[in-house]
Amino acid sequence: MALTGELFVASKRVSRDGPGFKAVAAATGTEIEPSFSIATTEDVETAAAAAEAAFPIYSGLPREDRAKFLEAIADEIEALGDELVERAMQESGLPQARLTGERGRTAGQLRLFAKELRLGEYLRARIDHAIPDRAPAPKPDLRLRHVPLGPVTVFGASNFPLAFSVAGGDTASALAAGCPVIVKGHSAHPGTSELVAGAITRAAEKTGMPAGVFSLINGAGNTVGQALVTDPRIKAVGFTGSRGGGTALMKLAQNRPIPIPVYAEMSSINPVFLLPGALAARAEALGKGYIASLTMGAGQFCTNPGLVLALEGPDLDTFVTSASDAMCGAPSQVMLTPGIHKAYESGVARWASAPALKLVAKGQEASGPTSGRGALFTMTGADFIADPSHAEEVFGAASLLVRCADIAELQKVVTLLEGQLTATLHLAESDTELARQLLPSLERLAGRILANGWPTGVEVTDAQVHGGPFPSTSDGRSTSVGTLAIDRFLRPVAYQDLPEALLPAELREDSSVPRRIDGKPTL
Ligand SMILES: NC(=O)C1=CN([C@@H]2O[C@H](COP(=O)(O)OP(=O)(O)OC[C@H]3O[C@@H](n4cnc5c(N)ncnc54)[C@H](O)[C@@H]3O)[C@@H](O)[C@H]2O)C=CC1
Ligand SMILES: O=C(O)CCC(=O)C(=O)O
Repeated sequence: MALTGELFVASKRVSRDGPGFKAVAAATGTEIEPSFSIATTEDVETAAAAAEAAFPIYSGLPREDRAKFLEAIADEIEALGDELVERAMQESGLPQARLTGERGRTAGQLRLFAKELRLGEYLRARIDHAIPDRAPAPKPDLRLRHVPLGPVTVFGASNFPLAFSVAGGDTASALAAGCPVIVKGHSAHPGTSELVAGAITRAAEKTGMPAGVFSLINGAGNTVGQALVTDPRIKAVGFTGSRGGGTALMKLAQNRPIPIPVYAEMSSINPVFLLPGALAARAEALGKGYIASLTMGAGQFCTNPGLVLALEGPDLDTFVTSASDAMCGAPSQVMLTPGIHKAYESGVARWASAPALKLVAKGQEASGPTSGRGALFTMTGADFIADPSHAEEVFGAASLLVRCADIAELQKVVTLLEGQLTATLHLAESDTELARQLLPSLERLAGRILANGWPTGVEVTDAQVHGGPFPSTSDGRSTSVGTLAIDRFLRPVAYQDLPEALLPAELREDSSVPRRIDGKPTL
């Protein structure tokens, strides 16, 4: 399928004259064909108006129809075959196996949300029957369900061109909730975005969805994104990217005459705690596992282990030696964009010039102009406490090991950390008591707590939380991965004393969706 460089405005392909932009091959930094249209103000207006018009139709469809739409998107993405993976490889520099896996995850999460729709539990329906003869006052009939917010804008992420982009988790959960979606495509992978947008549009046609259910808008710079976030018809925003970008969008959304929620996933360094029993038992293996997780995908995961905390001692020395050896053997890897590569290099240079930090190992020499070379630094707990700013995310395969003098110092370091997506404990049975002491602080710190694993690679399931306190996300009460992600795009409505004929199907007496009725769950 030849790429055309067109936008998808209300499911229609649209081409714009005037200066466009081209994708840049991640490995070489050179431009690749074709040129992509930049959306005009009119395109944003058309997409927003169509999304607004589609909302009552789309949100009012039976859940089964929306489930079929999501499944059709998954089928159409798979039907794109190798072309999708090949274009994504060229644009992102990510390897084939990773992108093939990401395509599977993208299709899988669309199908998971289809299942969620059929189950209906996400509506959290509740019925409290009336008690007309209750004294001193009668009790009304009250019924509750969750309804979609309205049109949603999704910002595609650079680091997951499929699973967190045009048909990624934010789009899947918003469409499942009943919200039309306007995607602001990431300029790092416009060809990949066009292919996926074509798949969504075909799925919408085949399943009879209203045209405004989906648009893909591209723009160079921030103008198009800002226009979408401030458009009064947009009711929520999903974003994965930089802290600067996420907080700018949060401010814009808050300053609207009618503010809206922004669900932004931003920076996280994912502290890993090596407890003494685990270090004594397997320091060498832990060193290898750490570098494998850190360097995966050139370290361009928001879940990558950017900070390690452990107690001083010979076992920690063994760990550092093993990690350093593994790092020295780690090949450099192409990074997503020249800009992300440059930001990584300057982050590593900042750490290298900080007197409190010591560079203990570097990965192999860069093999190309945009290849990132891994880097491992250490510092003492005392120095970290004196200046916790070193914990700022360096996006890429660089990590900082903090060597703490004792448990009190380690616990002090924890209190100085910002909100995180994950916190990981490596522990042996002898560490149980220390782990128990740490757990309350970790619950305050992070959205996911792991034992004896590595944080990269987020399983898409019902019980997943990919979120966490600020700045890992803008709203730690939510997740962007797993079926609970649908909650971000819903709000509760209670119906008091409505006649049965006016009630939504899920709140009528005969509905089979799981509900809580008069205090008793029917699940
Ligand atoms: N923690 C994480 O998961 C990730 C972090 N990053 C960080 O972001 C840096 C840059 O990477 P990008 O992916 O390009 O992220 P970015 O935040 O610069 O851009 C993401 C998207 O948001 C838009 N955007 C950014 N600032 C905006 C503003 N003020 N107004 C309107 N729209 C705006 C961009 O046009 C783009 O579509 C990386 O070097 C890395 O530090 C990037 C990807 C994932
Ligand atoms: O580790 C993963 O699978 C997801 C990571 C992620 O959400 C990100 O890097 O933006």
